Amino acid sequence: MKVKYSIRTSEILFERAQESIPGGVNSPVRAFKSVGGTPVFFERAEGAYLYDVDGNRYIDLIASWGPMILGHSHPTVVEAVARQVSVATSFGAPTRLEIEMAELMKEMVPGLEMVRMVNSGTEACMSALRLARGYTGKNKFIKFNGCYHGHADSFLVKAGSGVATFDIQNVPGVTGGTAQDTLTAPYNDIEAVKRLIDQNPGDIAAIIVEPVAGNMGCVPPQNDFLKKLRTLCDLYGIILIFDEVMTGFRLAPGGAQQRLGIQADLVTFGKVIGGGLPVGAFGGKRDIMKAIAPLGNVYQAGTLSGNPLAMTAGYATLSILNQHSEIYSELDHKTELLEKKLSEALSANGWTFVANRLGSMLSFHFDVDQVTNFEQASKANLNTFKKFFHHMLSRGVYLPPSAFESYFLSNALSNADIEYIADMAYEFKNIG
Ligand SMILES: Cc1ncc(COP(=O)(O)O)c(C=O)c1O
Ligand SMILES: N[C@H](C=O)CCC(=O)O
Repeated sequence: MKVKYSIRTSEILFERAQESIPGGVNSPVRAFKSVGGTPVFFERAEGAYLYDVDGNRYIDLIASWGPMILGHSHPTVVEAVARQVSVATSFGAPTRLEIEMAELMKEMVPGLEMVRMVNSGTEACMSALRLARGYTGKNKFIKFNGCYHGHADSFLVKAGSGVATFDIQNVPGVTGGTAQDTLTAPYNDIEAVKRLIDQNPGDIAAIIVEPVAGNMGCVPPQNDFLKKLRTLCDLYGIILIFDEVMTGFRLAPGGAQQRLGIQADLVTFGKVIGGGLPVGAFGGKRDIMKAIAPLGNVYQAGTLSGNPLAMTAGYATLSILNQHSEIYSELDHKTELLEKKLSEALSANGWTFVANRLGSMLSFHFDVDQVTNFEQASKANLNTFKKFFHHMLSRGVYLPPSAFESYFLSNALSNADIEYIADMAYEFKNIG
């Protein structure tokens, strides 16, 4: 007899969590607030699967928002971390591991001449922006609507991810003084960028962009958008920052820069470089990076930066990716297959949608014709998204609990998993 899907223990834990943790979660999107229902509480993960506290198994299509590209509990990563735990967990002083990590990143990423390790993607982007401002002596920067660069004050203007999910127009606590230096343009709209540059002559330190946006669903760049940004930056002495927190080491060994053939001045990283532990990094041209303290006066620091455990997990993960670059074509192939199978299932049931994909980043927006920017993404049918999310969840498929997020595949996903996901999507009927 088929056992009914139950998340009773998650429900009990969620009640309890809300007493001590705001919203019961340590990062807002996890709370399922925009899709409704109770967030699932997990206790174990292996390969492509997550196991919740009620014993339900899910095929994971988030991979911890990107980091677990090799799948959960990869034996090489687990073994390396276990070994390091017994040696030392933190020194707050330099280690050989940090050099090895920096050298490996430089080997993999085109144009990366120097790199500084931090603890999260937020820190990486915040520090890269400060560096761009310190180096150029200018204050303003351009970001794109629906892009998310972490939760530092300057970036929370027209941001994607949770800010878009909860439709927060103005984040309380971000002062007008700070927000006025954040200029925004629609993604993929080079004319809007030119206008901002014209309106703020000599004032723009940086343009920061997700080279493939993943925080409004997945939105790839179009019409040479990145190449044109590069040209404008060169013309006006603006630092081009690629936020590769999602795309770094995911779209290619050298990230979006390598895959799309455009080089930024500064690049930020997170997610995959930590192999599941909290890590971020920023780096780029030596000349710019030399402005960072202690070489220069652009101050940036961290008690746990370059932490030995995090470096070990990251190094083990990057080494595997570096030595087995076939992983990237396998991942692409799996994601393409998933896109095809899900699209067939949804179309067969009369749903209309846009599937956007680049490499192993994928998303579906319902009831829109195209999604090339946030303005279009925000017109998608969120109600259908919610129903699809819960339909799949109750059948053991864990999708991002927000329409403004991307799916991330891990290479542990099998063809049988993809078939199962498609079968479950076929059961998602459009009954008007
Ligand atoms: C593109 C991008 N930049 C920056 C961040 C911030 O990273 P973190 O959550 O590690 O602070 C994220 C995700 O959260 C992201 O997707
Ligand atoms: N979009 C965010 C990162 O990729 C989602 C993760 C989070 O902020 O909790």
